[in-house]
Amino acid sequence: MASSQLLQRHKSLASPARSPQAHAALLRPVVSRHAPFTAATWNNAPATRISDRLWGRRAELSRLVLVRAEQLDDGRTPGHPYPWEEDFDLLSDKVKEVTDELTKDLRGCNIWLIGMMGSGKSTVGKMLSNTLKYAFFDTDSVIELAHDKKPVSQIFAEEGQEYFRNCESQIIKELSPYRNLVIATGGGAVLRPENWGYMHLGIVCWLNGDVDLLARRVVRDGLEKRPLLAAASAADGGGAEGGGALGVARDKLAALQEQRRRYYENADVVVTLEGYGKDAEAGAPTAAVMYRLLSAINEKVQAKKREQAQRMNFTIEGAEQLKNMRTMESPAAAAAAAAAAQGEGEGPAPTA
Ligand SMILES: Nc1ncnc2c1ncn2[C@@H]1O[C@H](COP(=O)(O)OP(=O)(O)O)[C@@H](O)[C@H]1O
Ligand SMILES: O=C(O)C1=C[C@@H](OP(=O)(O)O)[C@@H](O)[C@H](O)C1
Repeated sequence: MASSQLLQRHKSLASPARSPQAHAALLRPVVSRHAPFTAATWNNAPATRISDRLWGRRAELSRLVLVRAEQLDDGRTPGHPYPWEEDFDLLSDKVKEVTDELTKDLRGCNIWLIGMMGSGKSTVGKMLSNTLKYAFFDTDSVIELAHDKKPVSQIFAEEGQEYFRNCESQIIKELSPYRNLVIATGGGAVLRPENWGYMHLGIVCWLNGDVDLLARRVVRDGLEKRPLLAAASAADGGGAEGGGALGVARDKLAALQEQRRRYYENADVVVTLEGYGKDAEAGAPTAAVMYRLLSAINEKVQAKKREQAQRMNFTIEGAEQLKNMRTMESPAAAAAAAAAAQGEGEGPAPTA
């Protein structure tokens, strides 16, 4: 039923002048406390006489219909570039479809996630690894585990950034020969060229987000977890000057992103974190980001497959003659064999 018809029905229901009988005729479906009220409930339910008790609940029922009508009318964002992201069932179907195609051709190739702090590398990486049935590694967590679970911020404070970057490079190097891995790197892993040599053995994916979005996320997480931001915040007196913690985080992230953009741009795949409609502020939901990632990786893999097929599609000049070729002994070998045979027939050589 079209939303406008639903809305029309709602308006009729809400009319106080109607008798219980007339009202019952209008209210076709049984509205159950247990079953969720959906358009299918409305369309498929058998005609049922509404009891007087339900008549007393008409205001509540009318509200239910109105809520549904509003969802249909306003729930979808006009001009949404990825409209399936607003329909969970459709999104799940699309995830399954692309995963099936991708897993056939990915052949265990590692997926490296790069991007600024707060871009969701760890969060989306875990989901991606579950979907692809890959193992998941987060380089920050591996470093922490290797240091008796000392947080990254403490390692930065006690050992310095250079030491941390050495640990990061070591882990990237050690993980790269394995297969079937999703690896979330730290935001600064892109800075060292040697890391790229290892990451490019797999597919490198950049989660590209706007600094305002990233700042909101890292502030919500607590700046103390990210030493580069905590240092900027401390230098600013904890965000006392200017726009508070959010302003400090935003400025620092903007400066870092500016420096790092040329490195991030080396990624094989770029996925935007932009959200639309109700997600404009929070960014695309994790399931949507994961689908964007899967489909971008799949596009890359399928393009590579086509390129390889194209390269195999060559003809060998004179290939027809190959079919009629046969092997022949060389004349010299034939003569040697004949001489040997003759020698054998003459019996043993006389002894002196
Ligand atoms: N798509 C998303 N929508 C909303 N919040 C997200 C999304 N992705 C990540 N987050 C949240 O943002 C914060 C940073 O995510 P995280 O995965 O730790 O980023 P990174 O590993 O890139 O630093 C976390 O609090 C996480 O829950
Ligand atoms: O951008 C960076 O230089 C850093 C990002 C952090 O990882 P996340 O990107 O997972 O926050 C962590 O590696 C360290 O604090 C340094």
